[in-house]
Amino acid sequence: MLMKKTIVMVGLGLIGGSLSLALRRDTACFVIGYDRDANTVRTARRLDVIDEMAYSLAKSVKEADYVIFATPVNTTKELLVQATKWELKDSAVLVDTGSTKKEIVQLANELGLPFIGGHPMAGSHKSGITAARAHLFENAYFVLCASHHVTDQQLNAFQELLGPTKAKVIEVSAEEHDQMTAVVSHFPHLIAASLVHQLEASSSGDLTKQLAAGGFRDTTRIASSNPIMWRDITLQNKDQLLNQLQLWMSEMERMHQILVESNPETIESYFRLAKDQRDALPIHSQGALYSTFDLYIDVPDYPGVISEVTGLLAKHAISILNIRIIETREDLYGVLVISFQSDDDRNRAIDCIHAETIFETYIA
Ligand SMILES: NC(=O)c1ccc[n+]([C@@H]2O[C@H](COP(=O)([O-])OP(=O)(O)OC[C@H]3O[C@@H](n4cnc5c(N)ncnc54)[C@H](O)[C@@H]3O)[C@@H](O)[C@H]2O)c1
Ligand SMILES: O=C(O)C(=O)C[C@]1(C(=O)O)C=C[C@@H](O)C=C1
Repeated sequence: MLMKKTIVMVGLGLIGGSLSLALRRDTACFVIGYDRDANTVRTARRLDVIDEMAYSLAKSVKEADYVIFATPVNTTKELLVQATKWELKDSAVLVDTGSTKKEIVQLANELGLPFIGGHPMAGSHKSGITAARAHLFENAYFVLCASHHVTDQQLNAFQELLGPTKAKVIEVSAEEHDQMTAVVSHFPHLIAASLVHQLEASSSGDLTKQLAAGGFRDTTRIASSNPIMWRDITLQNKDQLLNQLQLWMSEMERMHQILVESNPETIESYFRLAKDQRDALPIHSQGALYSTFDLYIDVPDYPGVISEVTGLLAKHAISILNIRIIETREDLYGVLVISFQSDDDRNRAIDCIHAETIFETYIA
């Protein structure tokens, strides 16, 4: 019989909660949850995110096969120092989920800990246990960075453990990781936050903010993320961020020139090249290029039709991310677009809509 693996999850927010839910899809995992906020631990148990609550971290880790830190990255460094005093099993492995890797892996090396740096490239601007979802990591990259004190066998075993997350596991060095994430995740966050500050500085009244529609909202969504998490990321990846900022200032200088020259062809080609390059980026279901799973439903235009569809999905416990109508003309069919977080949810929605209504569905 397969031995159950005991996992102590430290930090039960968006990532710790989601990882616990995902790993517990595999019945061979038993998750003991710990958070510095006792209410969060109770909520995690009540929502069945964890199997058991940890009252004392130092005691719970004695039983652990894996201790996973899903805490802000500077807190993770403090916890690694504490971990040197823990009584761990000989075979126990420590892992983290932090957005930066270089300083954390370096510290684990210095402390001689059996550590694997981990970073699921999926997330959200939401934080906390109530935002946790089992399918958060599906199809997303899960980056691993080995430390000096783990064996290939331990690395492979952890990759296997991640199976139920349905993430794509890749291994890179901690330095490469921080360089790449600075470009596609950390620096964009600085830009999003700075655009929000620029709006504040440029708008004299509420009307400008009212006009902030799709474009502004899309480009600044991530500015709503947890400031403590981003404070720590910025501090740990400062050097790479300074490089990116330098490049950004040169790019803005180029943009300034283009505007001053006002040559329509140059302006068009600047945007065309950006469009072509953006359109050619690989699309993942999660991560830096977050895309949802949309389902189009032709519905007749009568009152209550939307609640009929959403009620049906609720009855089958299928969560929806977003809902919108893209076309409504009187006496004609409207098109209801419902976004789901996974392909699985969308397929279940198609099945129940077809079984219980006469509405046509299609995927664009
Ligand atoms: N949010 C994202 O999109 C995302 C994606 C990938 C990785 N990450 C990384 O994952 C980690 C967790 O991020 P999150 O989004 O889940 O944050 P979160 O704010 O949702 O959760 C963090 C949790 O850690 C707890 N915590 C803080 N200090 C603690 C301590 N000393 N001991 C125990 N618990 C403590 C908090 O109470 C909170 O419940 C961070 O390192 C972050 O960089 C975040
Ligand atoms: O989608 C979002 O809200 C995110 O910010 C997720 C995102 C990212 O930049 O892609 C943010 C930080 C994490 O380390 C990993 C993922």
